[in-house]
Amino acid sequence: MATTDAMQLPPKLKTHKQYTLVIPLDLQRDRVLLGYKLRGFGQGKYNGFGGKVEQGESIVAAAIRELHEESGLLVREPDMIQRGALLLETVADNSSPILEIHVFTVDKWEGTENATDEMHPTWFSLSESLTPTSATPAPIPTPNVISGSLPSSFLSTPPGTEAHDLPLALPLQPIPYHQMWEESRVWLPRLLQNLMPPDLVPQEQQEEQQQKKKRYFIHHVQFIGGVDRDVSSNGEYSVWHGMGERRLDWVDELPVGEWDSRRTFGRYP
Ligand SMILES: Nc1ncnc2c1[nH]c(=O)n2[C@H]1C[C@H](O)[C@@H](COP(=O)(O)OP(=O)(O)OP(=O)(O)O)O1
Repeated sequence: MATTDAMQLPPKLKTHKQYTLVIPLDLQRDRVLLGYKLRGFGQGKYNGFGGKVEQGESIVAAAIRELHEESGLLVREPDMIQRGALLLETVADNSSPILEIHVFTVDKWEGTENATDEMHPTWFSLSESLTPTSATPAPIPTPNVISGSLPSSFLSTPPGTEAHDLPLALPLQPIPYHQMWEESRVWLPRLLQNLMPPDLVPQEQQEEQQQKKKRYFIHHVQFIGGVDRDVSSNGEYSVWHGMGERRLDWVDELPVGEWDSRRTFGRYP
């Protein structure tokens, strides 16, 4: 559906539930940090770090808190850079709220990434992740990582070599988009492309990159339920799965905290 068609949509009378999602970027070392969810909602997926905005909490404060709880990284508020928002709507029922997920990147923090019993932080190559591929699956962290030892899937250790003898500068894998929430493979590569110098962006994406000089993205997805049509296997059923209509737009102003049941999607700035 073209963006102009999206603007004709009728008002949505659904409530919004606010979430945050933070993606740490280490531009100097060309890497991006994601967490592998070891338990709870989203278990078995890689994602940025985030969660629900609690009552009375600002979106940015929630983003800082969740990032710290899940990764150990501590970021000061001025160093949080909002990049956009996801609006995830299930059309499987009329009562579920729209998930309004505020996406930030950070490139300055204190502390180092730590595994918790909920999330296992893992670095991926930034420049190798500008297009979603269904490349080799990323290793699945197991709880033994939490106690400090690397699982064998992380390193192939030459015979006679202990894991701790190996240099740490192993080539990083591309982001495993097919081990993330379905909508990530739409917005995340586009966001990363937007942050890269143009000469590093693949030729076929350069024209699109030129068009989106605007500051924020808004990605609206209507989930139809069932298995994502882009995934041929390993799909799992949830009302939040199965991407239907989706739109991604770049805007100069993000109506942070202003969306509620009275706003229409047709009023995207
Ligand atoms: N498609 C989809 N559905 C649900 N959540 C997400 C997506 N895509 C996403 O990127 N996300 C994000 C949004 C949040 O960052 C997390 C979900 O947060 P959740 O674990 O429910 O919130 P917490 O506050 O951490 O919950 P508790 O575990 O503490 O109850 O995924």
